[in-house]
Formats: sequence, C-alpha cells, structure tokens
Amino acid sequence: MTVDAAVEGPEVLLVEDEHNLRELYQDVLGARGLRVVPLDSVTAAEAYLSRHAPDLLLLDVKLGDGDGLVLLDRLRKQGLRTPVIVMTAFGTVERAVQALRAGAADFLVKPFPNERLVSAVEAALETGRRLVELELAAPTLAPDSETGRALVGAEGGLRDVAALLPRVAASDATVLVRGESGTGKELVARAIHAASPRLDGPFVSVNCAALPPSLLESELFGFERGAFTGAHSRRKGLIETAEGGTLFLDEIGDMTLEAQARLLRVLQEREITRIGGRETVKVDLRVISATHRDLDAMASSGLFRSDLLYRLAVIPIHLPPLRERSRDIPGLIEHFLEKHATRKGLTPPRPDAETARRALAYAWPGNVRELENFVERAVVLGHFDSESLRAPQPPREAPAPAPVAASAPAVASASAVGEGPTVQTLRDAVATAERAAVIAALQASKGQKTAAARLLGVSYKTLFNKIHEHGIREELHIG
Ligand SMILES: Nc1ncnc2c1ncn2[C@@H]1O[C@H](COP(=O)(O)OP(=O)(O)OP(=O)(O)O)[C@@H](O)[C@H]1O
Repeated sequence: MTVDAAVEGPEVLLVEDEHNLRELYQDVLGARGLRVVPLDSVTAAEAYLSRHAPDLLLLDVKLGDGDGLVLLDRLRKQGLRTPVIVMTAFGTVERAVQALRAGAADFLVKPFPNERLVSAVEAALETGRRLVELELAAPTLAPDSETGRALVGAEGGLRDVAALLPRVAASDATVLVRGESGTGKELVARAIHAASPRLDGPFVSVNCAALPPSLLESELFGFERGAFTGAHSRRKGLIETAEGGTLFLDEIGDMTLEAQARLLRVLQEREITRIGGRETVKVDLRVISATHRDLDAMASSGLFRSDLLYRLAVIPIHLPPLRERSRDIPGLIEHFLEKHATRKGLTPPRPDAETARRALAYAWPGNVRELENFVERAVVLGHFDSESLRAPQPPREAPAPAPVAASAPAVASASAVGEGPTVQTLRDAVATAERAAVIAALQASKGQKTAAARLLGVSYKTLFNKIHEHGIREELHIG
C-alpha cells in the first residue's frame, strides 16, 4: 500500500517492522482519514523526522535495528514535541512506565483491538492540537487568577517545571507531583488546573493522610444509605464532586491498598460505585496526585500498587527541596512579605542584610511552607520598621533532629549565627516547644499519627495541622 497524498488529514508516522501489522494499522487509520507514512526501522524514522514534522508518531518498541524507547528518549532530548504512542508485545508494567517516562502519550499492548488504536490515536492528536493552541495563546503560565498566586522561582530553581506546565496543562493526562512536604506540590496542581481546559470545572483537593482510612474511602467514593452505621442518607463522594474538573489527591502514598484498588478502577473505567451500592456512576475528571514518599520503593515492597502508580504517573513532576534552589529564597521572601504585609495594610519591607544572609544559610527543612510561616510570623510580630525586616533568626531545628540529607550543611552554619543564648519571643518559644513535642510523640509512636495524637492529647486533625504548620518532615518522625 502507498501513501495517498491526496488525502488531507493529520499525518501519522508509523514505525513498525512487521509487514502485516504495518499494513493493518495503515488500513485502520487510513479509513479514518489519516495520512499514514509507514516506515520499518529506527534509521528510516530518524531520517524522516529530520526533515518532516508529523502530527503523531506511532512507534513499535522492538525494531530490527534498535529499540523504539531508546529512539524516543533521544528524540525527546533533541526537542521532539510530536505526541508519541508506543506499541509493544511485551506489556509489562515496567515497560509501560519506561515508555511513559520517555515521553509517550499512550502505550498499546499487542494485540490490541482496532478501536483501541483509533481512540488512542485520536486522543493523542487532540492533545497535540490543544498543545499547539495553548502554546500560541499562552507562552508562559499565568498566575492562578482566583488566588493571584504565582509560581515564584519559575525563572530560577523551578525553571524546568515551569517550562513543562503549559504542555502538561493542555493534556488531560494524570500527573504525579513528587517532592518533600511544603515544596509547592498543591500550588503546582492548582496552576495546572488553572491553565487547563478544565479551568471552569471544580478543583477538589483531598489530603489522603488527613483522614483515617475508612473515612477517606467514604469521603472519596460516597456511600449509599445504610452502607455502614451512621450512613443515614446517600452521599456523593468527592470524586463525583470533581466532575468536569480536577481531583487533587495529596499524600497519595498514604492510601490503603483497598482504596488504591477502587481508585484504579476510576482511572481505568472512568466510573465509580458508591460504598454499599451497586449502581455505577460515570465520571469525567482529571486526576493529579502528590506525594513526598518514594512510591517506586513502596511498589517494590507491595505497599503501593504498581499498576496504579503507572496510571497516576503518566506525567511525573519533581519539585526540588528549597535547600537545592536557594537562589529562589530572596524572591520567595519578597513574595511573602508583600502578601502578608499588604494583608495587614502595611508597605512591604525589605529584609535587612543579616536576615537575608541567615535565610540563605538555613536549610528550610519545611521548605517553602516553613519560609512562608517564618515571614508571616515576623510580620505579625512586627519585627521590622518601615523599611526593613529584622527578623529573629529562622526557626532552629528541634532538639536532635534526624540528619536532614547530606546536601544541607547550611543548618550548621545557620545555628552558629549569633553568640550567647538566643532570646526568643514567647510565641516563638512556644512554637519551638510545640514542634519538639510533636516530633517526640511521632518518634515514640513510630510515625503512627493516630497513636501520636493520643499521646499528645489532641485530635488526629490537630496533629496533622501541627505537622504541616511546623514543617515537620517524614524523615524526622518515622522510625
Ligand atoms: N514556588 C512558589 N511560589 C509561591 N508560593 C509557593 C511556592 N511554593 C510553595 N508556595 C506556597 O507555600 C505553601 C506550601 O505549598 P504547598 O501547600 O503547595 O506545598 P505541598 O508540597 O503541597 O505541601 P504538603 O506536601 O505538605 O501538602 C503554600 O502557601 C504555597 O502557596
């Protein structure tokens, strides 16, 4: 079969070394009005792509003269923007994850039904079209119009992330944002939603760690009347509430295996069953999740479903900790000073040289959230005159913290600042003591939050809020 140049439709470059399959795919796609360019090797594909820009690349993995995924990786590094669908006869999860990481929009396991091929190709072409429109219309990511929050560091330490966001927003793919607590994972999720075609739909944020497991499931999936004691009437879950919009699942690593199985079904079938119910409800939403845990390690040890991981992480985004992008610190301080001073009706001050120096030297284990708390506290406590912020030093580490990570020697230099005993405001002293008590309880309970809350005599929710407020990282309280 030859290419029918007279047909005007999107161009699909098909790279498949098996003659029969090449013909089959070409027929199926040709019947949909697509112009298919059939090639049979890595070399031919590279030569073609050096001169043409097809709308889609349909790529086999095992080719006579090389590996399709290696080719894909190389093409992406060279700046290829065309959507790519990878096809393979070896449908292992590892392979799929590898393909998606290498930048594939979708992954087809042979043999697949013709309709699956057509729907994958149409979806990828649509993503490509939206991408082009969005890049033309919005070369940079606008701040969240509702909250006015901008991503500080988009020209600095978050440059790579910011460059990716418009394209991520245009696609409907799931996104997994990884990064330590307080690095801005939710902010990034909101920015993606705000720049996406789902902008007018709801953004529903659920913290999977903030609720005990049974409650999380009923909150997410809803329940039918009589599903359990206390279920007096039927209730819609948050997944249904996110219809048409984005569901943000924070701390996804804290989800039980049971809830993971239910979530997998949502992603695969695009439908849910409420707890205690039989009826299935169709849902249309985008899922963005976030975690500070190593989900790959959890998947290897059976604590996280690897099939769910690969569905959630079609687009993985990593947010580096603040200590690895200290050049963003001055901009962040300025941003938060403006936010909190303006809120108090004050002219935003500038940090004095000593405060700025200390802030740069400190490791910020609680990342941007800790930095924001620090600036807010300084503003509230009035540690500044009309021109400059003279904050007391950034919060000290609580007694005997676990090692912060090799890359953070700055902690030592920060605590060496100033001679003699440090005088703290009463409020800061209370905060320091509170942080230490929370860490001690978490250590004593081996990271079990329910038990730690009991030890502290507070509710689960209060403990959770305190962990966040004080920027207490997992490393400090587990094990
Ligand atoms: N790059 C940034 N620019 C401006 N503000 C930021 C930035 N990163 C984080 N923030 C602010 O810092 C605070 C913490 O961010 P966020 O809640 O998104 O972190 P997170 O990684 O989701 O935290 P956690 O894992 O603890 O839920 C928020 O108030 C957020 O607006």
